[in-house]
Amino acid sequence: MNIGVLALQGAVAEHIRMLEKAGARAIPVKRAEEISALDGLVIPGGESTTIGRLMKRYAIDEAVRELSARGKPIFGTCAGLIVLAKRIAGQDETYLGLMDITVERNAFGRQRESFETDLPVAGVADRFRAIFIRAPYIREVGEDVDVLSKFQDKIVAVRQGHLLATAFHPELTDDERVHAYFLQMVKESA
Ligand SMILES: NC(=O)CC[C@H](N)C(=O)O
Repeated sequence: MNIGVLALQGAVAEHIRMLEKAGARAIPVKRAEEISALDGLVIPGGESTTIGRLMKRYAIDEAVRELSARGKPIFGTCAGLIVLAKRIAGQDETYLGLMDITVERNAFGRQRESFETDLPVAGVADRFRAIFIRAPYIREVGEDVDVLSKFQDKIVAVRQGHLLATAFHPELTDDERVHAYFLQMVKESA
């Protein structure tokens, strides 16, 4: 399996470490030409405006849309989730526009910039340590989107077919189960 982690900005090394812990080899990818050979792609957390604009500047957005159109799994965390979304509340600019979700950025307010909590994640774990850092949440999902986890009443993990996204950062824990779930999606799509 050829797994790539988009390495424009953000928590790249952490995802590579977790994918390796879950039994796969993963490589950082920076250029549009590297995308089409992948069986799966992770888009890390960081700053969505930075990642999204760099993707457009280097035509990586088109390459990722083609990868998605071939059914290859893509997993976005935090800023990666925002980059995947079709709709971003309060702004007209979107990036990949692949997932039928509406996201709200920096949605937990200033008092709760960063926090951790244990959450059930459907198909993944009864309890998963969820680390939120200036995190978005998902306000609305289309009918093809499965909600995998909620924190209080807010949706924080979703799957739409071959697309997976979490508002929290599984790559910052020692628990590889979300990454193992993603690798299973990659195996099933092969
Ligand atoms: N940890 C993160 O990825 C934060 C996301 C960031 N707040 C954004 O809107 O892009």
